[in-house]
Amino acid sequence: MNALAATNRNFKLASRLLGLDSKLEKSLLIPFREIKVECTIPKDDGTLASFVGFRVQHDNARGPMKGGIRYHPEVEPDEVNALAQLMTWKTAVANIPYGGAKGGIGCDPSKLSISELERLTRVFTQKIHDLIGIHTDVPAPDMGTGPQTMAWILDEYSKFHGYSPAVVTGKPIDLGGSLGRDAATGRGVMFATEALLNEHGKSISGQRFVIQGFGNVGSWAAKLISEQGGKIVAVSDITGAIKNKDGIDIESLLNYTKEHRGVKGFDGAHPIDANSILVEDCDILIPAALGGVINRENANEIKAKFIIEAANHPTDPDADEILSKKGVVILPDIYANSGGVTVSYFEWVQNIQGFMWEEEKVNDELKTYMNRGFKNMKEMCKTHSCDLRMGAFTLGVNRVARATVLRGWGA
Ligand SMILES: NC(=O)C1=CN([C@@H]2O[C@H](COP(=O)(O)OP(=O)(O)OC[C@H]3O[C@@H](n4cnc5c(N)ncnc54)[C@H](OP(=O)(O)O)[C@@H]3O)[C@@H](O)[C@H]2O)C=CC1
Ligand SMILES: O=C(O)CCC(=O)C(=O)O
Repeated sequence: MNALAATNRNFKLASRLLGLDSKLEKSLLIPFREIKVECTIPKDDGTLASFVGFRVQHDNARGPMKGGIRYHPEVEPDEVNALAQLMTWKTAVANIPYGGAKGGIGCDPSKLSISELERLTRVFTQKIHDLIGIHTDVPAPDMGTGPQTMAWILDEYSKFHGYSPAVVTGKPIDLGGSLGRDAATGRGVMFATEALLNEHGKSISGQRFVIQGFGNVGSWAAKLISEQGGKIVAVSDITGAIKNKDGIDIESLLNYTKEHRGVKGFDGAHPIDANSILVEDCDILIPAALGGVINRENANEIKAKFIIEAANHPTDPDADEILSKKGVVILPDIYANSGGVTVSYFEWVQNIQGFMWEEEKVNDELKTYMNRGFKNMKEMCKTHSCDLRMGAFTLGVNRVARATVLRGWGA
């Protein structure tokens, strides 16, 4: 099932549990605006290269639309739509005053030079600058983008609208980025894992983790979980997968990946088949890369008892069903990875106030938001006798539905 069909299906299940009116359901499902733009740049060798960029603005009932921009060869309209919709429910689960959006460019950033990436980002920004803004739509990083990408968007946007640091989050600290944003999604994953394990009478210490993806989210989650005594027994990225059943030394691996392109070749672990990473023996599996990786092909082989969805929509509905029958507990993406957008919200607030918070305050506030989100999600599970995914979806959808009805349709 593709990402959009899977997301729509989860939304409709939640809508039925909430007893939403079918017309309201339809209005919540249709995106506010879908943008598709052509981005042509001169490459360093003088030839031209054309790319397609997308921004889907899903819903703004609760506030400005918010969500990352992804640079990846597999970026396509249905997936961007699904990711934008997930942002609407995610910001509502976190109870931050935003709606949802997502963007992306179909490109392989590893095959573009830094100056080509800059030109591509500036051309994309030129095409969408009238449709984003501090109180309309606030982009942030996602796969294949980072603080430098946000700095270029900010600079290009500011040429048209004046200097506006709050137009993007996940910026470099020197341009008004928030302390703690870089680590925030991984830190939120750690807090979410802690909350779930506590409920099961366990703690992170001594649990064996497998992590797919060692980029921003996966590497921070690995570092923070290992600092809490969790044992990271296997990790993977695009270069390959590695395993050490006694636990990988994450600080050494971080130093290694800074020098080399990825985890491949790290001598504190042995290489394993990258295709088997998700079915490796462990207590807790953290997918932190692409969507749809846990599906009907591999769900039966998964050994983990808990799955923490650091990536967006890593588990498709077929796998959800299989894993639920096996008794595997899944902490859903729209709660588990909400730490990133929560600290993006703190960054936006700091920019608007013109006041910078200490990192300790950012991390403490994040913990409060993650614990409150967990409690609210569990309350919905109890009210609707449902699993955690439906607990999160009913929580998010209900908040957006209430805001939509309160605002009315302006006929
Ligand atoms: N950044 C954020 O704040 C947030 C991100 N997310 C989600 O988390 C996930 C990861 O994002 P982020 O960490 O920012 O992205 P990054 O680009 O920083 O990292 C992605 C990681 O996934 C790896 N990867 C890519 N393809 C594969 C593959 N086929 N098998 C194994 N690993 C692979 C990459 O390897 P390599 O580097 O070698 O290419 C890299 O290690 C995405 O689903 C994103 O939507 C969710 C909430 C917030
Ligand atoms: O930080 C943000 O605004 C959005 C992060 C994001 O894209 C996500 O949560 O999937």
